[in-house]
Amino acid sequence: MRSAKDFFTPLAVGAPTPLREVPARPSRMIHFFDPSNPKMASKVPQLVGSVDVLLGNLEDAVKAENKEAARAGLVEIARSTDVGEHTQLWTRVNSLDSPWVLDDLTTLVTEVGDRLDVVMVPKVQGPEDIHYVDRLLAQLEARAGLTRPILVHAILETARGVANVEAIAGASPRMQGISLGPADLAADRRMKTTRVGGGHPGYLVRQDPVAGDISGERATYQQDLWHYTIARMVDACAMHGIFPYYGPFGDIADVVACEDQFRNAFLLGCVGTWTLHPAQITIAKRVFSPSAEDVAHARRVRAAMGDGTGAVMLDGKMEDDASLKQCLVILELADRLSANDPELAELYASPTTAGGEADA
Ligand SMILES: CC(C)(COP(=O)(O)OP(=O)(O)OC[C@H]1O[C@@H](n2cnc3c(N)ncnc32)[C@H](O)[C@@H]1OP(=O)(O)O)[C@@H](O)C(=O)NCCC(=O)NCCSC(=O)C[C@H](O)C(=O)O
Ligand SMILES: [Mg+2]
Repeated sequence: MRSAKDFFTPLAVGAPTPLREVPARPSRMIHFFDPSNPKMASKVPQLVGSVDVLLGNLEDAVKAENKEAARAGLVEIARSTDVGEHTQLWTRVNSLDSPWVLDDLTTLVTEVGDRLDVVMVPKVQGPEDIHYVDRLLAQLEARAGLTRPILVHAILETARGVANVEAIAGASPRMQGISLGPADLAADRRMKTTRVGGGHPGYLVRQDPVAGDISGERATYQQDLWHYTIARMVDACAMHGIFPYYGPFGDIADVVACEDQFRNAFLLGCVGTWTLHPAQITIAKRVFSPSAEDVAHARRVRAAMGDGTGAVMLDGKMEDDASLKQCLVILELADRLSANDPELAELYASPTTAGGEADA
């Protein structure tokens, strides 16, 4: 373990100084594309500005014979696309035990490191994986003469990774966040599912027998397979001041269940999700931006709470310091999102939303 005093010292001579705070830039949707797929790659310029994060995926879902084309394609896209102020460019590199990752990191940092915000690392097992990437990135940044550190995002997709999630979250000042990787995690845990994220109709609880009749009609309630892991991930991220994300929802056609899964993650504390298809972008934007009603309510609570101490009644409910703090989370997010998005700024400033403060 590094001494606390050394934690913010660059890991290579000439590498940029590590950040003390992870920038809280909007990242409601991390939009995946395969840079070796010409049709998908051609969509990148039109996605700029409509997604918070564009992620050039080099790992799973890119065929083995296309790995080098994907890497080269991402270099080309990074060089030729101005992603502007409001969209970030990330990549997901191949796993640390693969034959491709060393070239992924070396090529990308050397060629387009100044354009990359975050490197997503799959199948992270423990803090030792982050330490390896941390040192290598520092060496490559120094060689490339970068002045801004590239941040690291881990995917939680092994049982060992979940067991080590707190140590992973705190492994380096480069840690930006963690996503759930439900498909690989399910396989690693030997779960008996065959899907990419989402629920399963067999994972349920059943109502008790009515009047002892076990053959009678009984309601069943589907449960969330991912609740435990997302909750652990959210706590680990909050503890270390980094950001948690839901991951992929593979049933592209089922936009309703996708929205439910995203919303569960949002309510539990996640700041965003992956989008695998253009159809999921508007869902992520809707879910991970607070509603006008929530913003209006949060403003009313803030106004009613005055100096923030004591307790008040609002609409028949008790509000105090703790509910005010939750409302401030919503308001801070609304302010951050509206700074980039005039439509949201207008929505949150509309008479019903803004007028809430006066009603308190
Ligand atoms: C899922 C897909 C394979 C579907 O592709 P396709 O069959 O081409 O869909 P459509 O015909 O509906 O597409 C309509 C048009 O949109 C373009 N398109 C599709 N996807 C994207 C995209 N992600 N970005 C930009 N543009 C996209 C198509 O080219 C069509 O264009 P046109 O014909 O000109 O109208 C495909 O969406 C896809 O491959 N998505 C990405 C999948 C991916 O990245 N998977 C990896 C992440 S999930 C994972 O790794 C699991 C995780 O790690 C875990 O363990 O849980
Ligand atoms: Mg995976």
